[in-house]
Amino acid sequence: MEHTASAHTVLTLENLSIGYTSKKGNAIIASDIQVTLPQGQLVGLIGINGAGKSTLLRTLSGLQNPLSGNCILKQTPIHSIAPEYLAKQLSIVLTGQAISKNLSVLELVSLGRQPYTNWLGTLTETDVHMITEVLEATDTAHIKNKKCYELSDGQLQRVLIARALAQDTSVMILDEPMTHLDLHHKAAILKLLIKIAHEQQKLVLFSTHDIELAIAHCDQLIVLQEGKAIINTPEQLIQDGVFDTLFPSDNVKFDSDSGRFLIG
Ligand SMILES: Nc1ncnc2c1ncn2[C@@H]1O[C@H](COP(=O)(O)OP(=O)(O)OP(=O)(O)O)[C@@H](O)[C@H]1O
Repeated sequence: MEHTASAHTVLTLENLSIGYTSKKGNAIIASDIQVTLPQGQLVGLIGINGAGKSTLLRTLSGLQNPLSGNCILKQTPIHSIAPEYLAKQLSIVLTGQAISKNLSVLELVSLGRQPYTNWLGTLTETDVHMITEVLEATDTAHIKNKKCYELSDGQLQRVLIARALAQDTSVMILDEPMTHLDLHHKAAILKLLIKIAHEQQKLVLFSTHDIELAIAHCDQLIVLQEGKAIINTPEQLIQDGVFDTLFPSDNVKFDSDSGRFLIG
């Protein structure tokens, strides 16, 4: 697999180390991360609990500083991009994201257009059209007048995805976007993310514990394991035996023929 940047590269992680700094020193969660991600792909991020998925997504969203190395968006290190410009390039759906739940769904999703509106937040026809589209795409149009505090976890999750879609960025980053969703909405959101990546040529990067779904539907997977990141197509990762060692084998075994994990 080629990891050098090409004309289609939108995100590059260069010698990246991620983790936390405290008075006791650096706690490195993963290091030597070398990844180039092209536009037009759905990329899944997988790894066991505590592997560092959220830490990586927060770092490459610019919300947390790398311990060393760089996250480069197009040509520019993310940590040096002004927030108002970054908001037009990269949207984020994080778990436990702070939002004002007193807003209605429509108001919250409209905020996704903020990077494009004037300082009064006046919506143009294009903005309104876009908001209508993303409400429909995420199956949230029928709850648009509800307050966010009235929503179920799954509804709120879809509303947050709608807001990120309304931002219309070339990179979309989502931390476990399907966690609270029932099977119907899980499939619908996955299909939507595939469509956004492939038809609109965006890079959609999401973390998930639904590894089987990720294997079946992602163009590439980043696997975080024992402080290192491996990136490749699902087929190649299966061939390389990466999933065989993802979980301790006494509980879970990977069946490479079916692409499924068996409990036993
Ligand atoms: N604010 C923090 N300060 C110090 N260490 C942290 C902090 N947040 C997370 N960690 C540690 O970083 C490691 C990676 O956590 P992270 O949340 O990134 O993992 P994850 O792969 O997203 O896990 P999960 O699948 O459980 O959501 C864990 O060991 C965690 O304890």
